Amino acid sequence: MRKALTIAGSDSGGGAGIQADLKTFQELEVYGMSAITAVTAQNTLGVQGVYPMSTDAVVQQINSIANDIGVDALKTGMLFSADIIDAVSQQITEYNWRNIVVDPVMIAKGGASLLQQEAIAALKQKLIPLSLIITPNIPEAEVIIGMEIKTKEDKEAAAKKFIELGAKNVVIKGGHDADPLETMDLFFDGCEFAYYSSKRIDTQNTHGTGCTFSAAITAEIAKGKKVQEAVITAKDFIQAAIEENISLGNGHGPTNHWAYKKRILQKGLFV
Ligand SMILES: Nc1ncnc2c1ncn2[C@@H]1O[C@H](COP(=O)(O)OP(=O)(O)O)[C@@H](O)[C@H]1O
Ligand SMILES: Cc1ncc(COP(=O)(O)OP(=O)(O)O)c(N)n1
Repeated sequence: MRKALTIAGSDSGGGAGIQADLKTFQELEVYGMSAITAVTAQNTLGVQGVYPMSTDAVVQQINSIANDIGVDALKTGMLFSADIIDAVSQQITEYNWRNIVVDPVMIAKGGASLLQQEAIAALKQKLIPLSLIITPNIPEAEVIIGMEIKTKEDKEAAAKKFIELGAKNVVIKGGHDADPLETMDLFFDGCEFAYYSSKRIDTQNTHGTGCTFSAAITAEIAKGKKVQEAVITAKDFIQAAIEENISLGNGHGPTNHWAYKKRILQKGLFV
């Protein structure tokens, strides 16, 4: 069984964070493990509280996994502080892990900060250079690269800057694109650009889309897929999950992690 680790925050509402990651790992048939960086009190309306773990607690969780079970691929989500980013980057280097998916989570949908301002430098200097792929949304890419992203050309220029920062591949996600009809994710491997577009689903139930997308990439990489193929599967996974979104609570409901596998099983194609 292939094994995937998420180093991320807990979302009590179950739509984003480690809960979304572990559900995605399960649906894609990899064994899921977690190192929790922070506990959030959260629901479909927003984040009501953020309770960071100590850096020691994060380090120990990762050591426990590394020293016994092992990791085929890992993703990072909400890392909250520069200290946690420094420690996690050091462990990735010590354990010589290569299949690293960095989802540079900064702000939750309701506006709550999930990454301290002073941690952005550590993200750029320590973690991004270790990433096999980084998956920013447009606002995250704008903050990290320091430029406005409005056009296709802007997206391509920003993607090049991520490669200059040391990422081996990048996807700039299109959920925040202005286009009301489609979402366009840009993939760049340092050589060629590829666009993966899909019909934009008109729903407010998009809580956890970024987490789910990066977790699906991680699962596919853990199973041995090439990065670009993993991105293509992740795009199909998130599209199905948004199309069959779940109306829960009174705000932004979650996506449906069962949808992709259900469709594949219906076609008799799951591998
Ligand atoms: N309304 C939507 N319809 C279809 N796909 C979407 C929609 N919103 C986001 N996506 C897709 O979900 C994935 C996550 O994107 P995004 O929402 O930009 O990330 P984040 O949750 O980090 O802000 C991307 O593949 C994006 O294209
Ligand atoms: C604990 C936790 N981690 C990450 C996020 C952000 O998730 P994301 O997939 O970007 O979805 P939205 O917050 O935009 O719905 C989170 N909210 N909580």
